[in-house]
Amino acid sequence: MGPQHTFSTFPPFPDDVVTAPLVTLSLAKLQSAPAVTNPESQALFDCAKSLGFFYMDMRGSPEGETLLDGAERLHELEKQFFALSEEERAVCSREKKNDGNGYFGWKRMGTTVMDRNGTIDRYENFNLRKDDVVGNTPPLPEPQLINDNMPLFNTYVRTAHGIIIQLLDHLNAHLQLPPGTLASLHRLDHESGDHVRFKRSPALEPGALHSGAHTDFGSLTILFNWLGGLQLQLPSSKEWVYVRPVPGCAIVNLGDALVKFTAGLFRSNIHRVLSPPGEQCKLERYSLVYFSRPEDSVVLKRLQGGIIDQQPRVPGEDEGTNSKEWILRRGLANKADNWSPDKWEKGRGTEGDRDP
Ligand SMILES: O=C(O)CCC(=O)C(=O)O
Ligand SMILES: [Fe+2]
Repeated sequence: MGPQHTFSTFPPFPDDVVTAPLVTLSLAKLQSAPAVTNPESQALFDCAKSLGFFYMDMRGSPEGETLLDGAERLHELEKQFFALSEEERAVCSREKKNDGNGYFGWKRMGTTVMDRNGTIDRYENFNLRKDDVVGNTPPLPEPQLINDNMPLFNTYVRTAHGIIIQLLDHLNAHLQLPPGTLASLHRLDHESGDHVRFKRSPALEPGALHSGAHTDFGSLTILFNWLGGLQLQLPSSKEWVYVRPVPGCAIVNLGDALVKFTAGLFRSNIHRVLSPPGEQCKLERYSLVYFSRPEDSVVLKRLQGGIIDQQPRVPGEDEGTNSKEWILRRGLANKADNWSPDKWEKGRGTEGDRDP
């Protein structure tokens, strides 16, 4: 069976909805030649500066095939995870971790707000931190199902992280930064907010908002989803368009940290999730995400050197927030308890006046 064979088991993504014009980059091609002589690498750099979202075809690359295989297995596992009893999921509930101030573990549906009006979310998720998986930190309590599958998580985390470092190295070269600058801020064996996310929404009415408009906080995100519903907002027209899931490909996007490191040269685009379009609407929707973030102590500000030095100054760019503080600020500001519009504004990312 080919990569992501389970696609064929779902009703097709409809042909009559407007979709995002995402470029497809091939991981195998990126791996085939150094950045400067590699057209695929130039295309990656162009995507980073323009839309900040692209498809990454994983087929034909050993690491890519490993990731696809892991994604299918984790897709099955996430269904099992969300089918666990409330009591079993509660072992890792976010309220129990760090006195409720943690960002890892299980988040129940309806516990965060999605917009400045205080609209309640319609998804649950489970965040498993990279540091627990690779052994940098004493693991947080997890249900047996999760612990039993640590070898699978381990392969997935190491593979996703490895691919991300390769992408960062390409971007590093085009930014003309000293070799290894971006990679040195994302070391596997140093604590960071990197995590694997399981995400589930029940079948809801057509057009229902599942998760609100946001940018990702970190560096690069590798997303797999099997049903449509993800939308991004086109920078020029502000139109919301669907991202069609494509077998064999991940959806990769840039987060706020790369915007800050490059003083706004790169883009972290706003996206949201609605009910899947067409017939797919009748199904529960799952997604699987790997979020990479700079190491916890890294200050999110412009890097010195290369072509970043030519970037104009952006208001507020020198606030000196480190990666861990940034994640907690953004990740916890939308909790539904004690929520206020003021807290919401403080939790905003690089959206600024792009926010709808
Ligand atoms: O569910 C999806 O397809 C997108 C999820 C997402 O954007 C996120 O978790 O940050
Ligand atoms: Fe996202």
